[in-house]
Amino acid sequence: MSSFVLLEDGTRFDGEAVGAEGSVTGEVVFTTGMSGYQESMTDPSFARQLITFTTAHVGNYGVSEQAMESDRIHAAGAIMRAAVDYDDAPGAEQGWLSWLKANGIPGIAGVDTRALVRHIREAGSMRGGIFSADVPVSEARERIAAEPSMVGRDLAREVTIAAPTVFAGEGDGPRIVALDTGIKRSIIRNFTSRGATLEIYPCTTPAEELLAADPDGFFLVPGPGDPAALDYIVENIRTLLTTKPVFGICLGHQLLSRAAGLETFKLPFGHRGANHPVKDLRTGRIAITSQNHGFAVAGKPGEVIESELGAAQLTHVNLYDNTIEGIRLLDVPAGCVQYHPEAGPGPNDSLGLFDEFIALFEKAGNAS
Ligand SMILES: NC(=O)CC[C@H](N)C(=O)O
Repeated sequence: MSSFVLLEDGTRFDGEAVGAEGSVTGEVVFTTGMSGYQESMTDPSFARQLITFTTAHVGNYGVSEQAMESDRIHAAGAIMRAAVDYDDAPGAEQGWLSWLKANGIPGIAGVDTRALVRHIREAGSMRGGIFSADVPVSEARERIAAEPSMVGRDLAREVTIAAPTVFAGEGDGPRIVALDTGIKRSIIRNFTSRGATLEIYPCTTPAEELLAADPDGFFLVPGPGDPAALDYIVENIRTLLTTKPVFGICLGHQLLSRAAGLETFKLPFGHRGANHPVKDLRTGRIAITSQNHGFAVAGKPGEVIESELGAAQLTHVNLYDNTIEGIRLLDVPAGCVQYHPEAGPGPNDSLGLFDEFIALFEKAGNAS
């Protein structure tokens, strides 16, 4: 059956319906990773987004439980050049297209994804949809117009855990409290396998309750939506920062930066993929990193600013477009990175950051 992608500016791409039947709207974004399609689809940060895969062939190695980044698919749909349903790869438990279908997620294949990506690179990420061929274009336009813009959208509330949950470490490492704005399993694994215990709280939990848990440190995790819509979390972070070490990844980086008084803004088409070079300006070291974000922190790479939380240094820079990819607070033990050290999916260059976080939390624990 044929189907089509329509963007809010009227641009249309035709293809063939795969996965579940039906139509869906969201923000159309693209990712350049050559593998990790299942991790991306189940990453809560992709909520309400339609992922265009620039890699030419998706589904080659099927899907499996161990590649899940959460308990379900969060992306709204998949846009592909070619897609296969192989389930005979070692480790495959199901075919990619059967899995999309079983989970009610529409996809489209046979799309000229190069043209689509070039269009988004020029015109910016925008709302759009995947529609069955029988949906009139006028109706498709109306459905796209009804989709809220990503700017100003609080999606952390939609994906956060319902009640506090503990993931016990494989050892007696520090106790870390994480505010769940959209955590990934690879982050949980990286802490627990290093002996740390992670206690995850709903993102709406008041600061007093988080402080009452009395952990060795707080962790701010990734998540979907606009960081500027999450002032209730930013206020909590300001309170937490006066007490214990705080580290953050991606949305967590954006929220910690906002707590320090920095602004965030929407990037034209975001950074999504597995090969983004990031330089730590303190050491000159460059890591190839996994990325998945549409917003960024504003500021000059290397700059030290006076913030409400003391001095803050903008320590990391993305070498593709010079945007900020990490900050360190100089007067309190806190810092964050915009990229994904958990590497799910992506390169392992930055895994050592988890050792750094844990060492700091351990030090804080020993001091108290
Ligand atoms: N992976 C993330 O945490 C994404 C953060 C934020 N939603 C953005 O798009 O920039």
